[in-house]
Amino acid sequence: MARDVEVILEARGASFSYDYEEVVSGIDLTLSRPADPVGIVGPSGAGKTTLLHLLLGNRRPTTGTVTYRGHAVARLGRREKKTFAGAVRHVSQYGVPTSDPRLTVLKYLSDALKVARKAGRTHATPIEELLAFVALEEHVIDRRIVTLSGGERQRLALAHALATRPDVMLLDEPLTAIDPGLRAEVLRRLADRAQQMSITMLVVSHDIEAIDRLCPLVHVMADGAFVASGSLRDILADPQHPAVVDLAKAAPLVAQRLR
Ligand SMILES: Nc1ncnc2c1ncn2[C@@H]1O[C@H](COP(=O)(O)OP(=O)(O)OP(=O)(O)O)[C@@H](O)[C@H]1O
Repeated sequence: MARDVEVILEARGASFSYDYEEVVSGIDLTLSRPADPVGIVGPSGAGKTTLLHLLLGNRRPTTGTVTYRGHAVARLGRREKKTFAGAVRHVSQYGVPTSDPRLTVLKYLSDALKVARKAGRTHATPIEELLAFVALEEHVIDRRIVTLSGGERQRLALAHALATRPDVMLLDEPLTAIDPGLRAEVLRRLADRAQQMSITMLVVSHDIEAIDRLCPLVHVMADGAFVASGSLRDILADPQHPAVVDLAKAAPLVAQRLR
């Protein structure tokens, strides 16, 4: 039987200005569940991170709306905010907290599983399995987080987000600190697991190769707006916007393969 598709997060005509300069312009974006991963690519300064801040409610749209299950994200009450924080997880390139030098991987992930269980987001994924999904070896379990490398911390952040079993994961350049070969593998494992758990991923990245492998739907963002949307193959086959032309130049091998 087909499963119902729920709309989780939605931007409608969402715009945002810093000091009167519009950096996000009229974005329409729907993140439903279940759904395939959605990718956003675009040049530096295009507004990708600012858009994520709007989706997370860290910024309020200057015009337009961002809603979580139909409610304006920027106006959620205290209790709703707690639910929202469990349902919509943000993972940035900066990874995990390092302010507590004694915090171990085990404690960090066990706490996440506890929080998920308390919030009714139950699942029985052992910590060893969570680590395996992000290609971290089991022996890191007793390590203190501060002793992990940058790439290991980034992968731990992804494992932590998985542990909380959100509805949506917003990933902003989640794996910049690991080499491209492993990056594609980690994202693939993560995407498989996310699909099994019915977690929808929005991935912002400059890594066209990874986005291509992962996301059937990609938005190219430039000057605050989506200037092309569709499969990367279709977008690159008919570059209408200079940002798409630049994209094809920046990733010639991907462009060639998709042609
Ligand atoms: N706090 C801020 N105050 C003023 N301007 C800002 C602020 N944060 C970002 N901007 C500007 O908004 C624009 C969009 O920035 P944003 O970080 O969203 O782009 P991006 O597409 O994520 O870039 P990158 O790929 O380099 O991370 C840029 O011109 C940036 O300089």
